[in-house]
Amino acid sequence: MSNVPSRGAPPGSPAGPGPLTPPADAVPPVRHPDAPAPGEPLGAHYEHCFGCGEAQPHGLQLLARAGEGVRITAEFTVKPAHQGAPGLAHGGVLATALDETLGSLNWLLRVIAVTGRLQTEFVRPVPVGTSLYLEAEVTAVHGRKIYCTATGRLGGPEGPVAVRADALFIEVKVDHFIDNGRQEEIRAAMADPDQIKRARAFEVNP
Ligand SMILES: CCCCCCCC/C=C\CCCCCCCC(=O)SCCNC(=O)CCNC(=O)[C@H](O)C(C)(C)COP(=O)(O)OP(=O)(O)OC[C@H]1O[C@@H](n2cnc3c(N)ncnc32)[C@H](O)[C@@H]1OP(=O)(O)O
Repeated sequence: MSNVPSRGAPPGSPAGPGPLTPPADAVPPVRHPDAPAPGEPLGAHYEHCFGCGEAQPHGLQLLARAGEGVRITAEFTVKPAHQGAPGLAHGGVLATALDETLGSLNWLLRVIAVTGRLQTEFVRPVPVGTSLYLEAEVTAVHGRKIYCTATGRLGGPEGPVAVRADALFIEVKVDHFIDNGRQEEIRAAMADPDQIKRARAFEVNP
């Protein structure tokens, strides 16, 4: 059918613990010494990012802040452009908010990583106008695999949990983007000194 390799049993399957459970020899994550201080906003990693870019009018424009340890907090306000059912956020948009928040954790490790797996749980509907408050943390690292988890609450840190996710990110080199991205955007990113500066912050060679 396809040549995509199988990555083992699905999460929670009777065949085993599943790919979102760190292996026994996984290690705790280490916050990079130059990671932004707790409370500091991270800023967008790319201005056209649908999750965090300020140049995406219909995007989430999610704002993430460094937390203590290898933790992140983030906020985004659900806009009318994010509806699935009338007056309610689309589940895919909420998955994007979780994915973006989890992806931001890699700033604290100072690695570039992409989502390999994202398991979402939708606990409560999220109305348009809600400010969704997200918290995420890296739980373990195994080679290039980064295990992490997130929750999203309605209205603020004390609000009821509306969404949750467990995820596996895979560390990649900057070549991942150069080799796979459309040339038009890659060329523009490479010509943008701010983008290069952000890429350097990850200690990569643009
Ligand atoms: C000039 C330009 C400047 C650019 C600067 C850029 C800076 C930007 C900064 C930050 C950007 C971050 C953007 C965040 C956006 C939010 C997050 C997203 O939405 S990301 C988009 C969605 N995700 C993808 O598009 C991935 C698509 N998938 C892939 O490309 C590959 O499958 C990839 C890279 C994930 C893995 O491929 P392999 O060939 O590199 O890795 P293998 O060697 O197969 O795996 C390594 C280990 O990981 C496990 N693994 C890999 N994928 C897995 C999976 N899906 N499930 C379970 N395990 C997996 C494998 O079993 C292996 O484990 P064992 O080391 O043997 O223990």
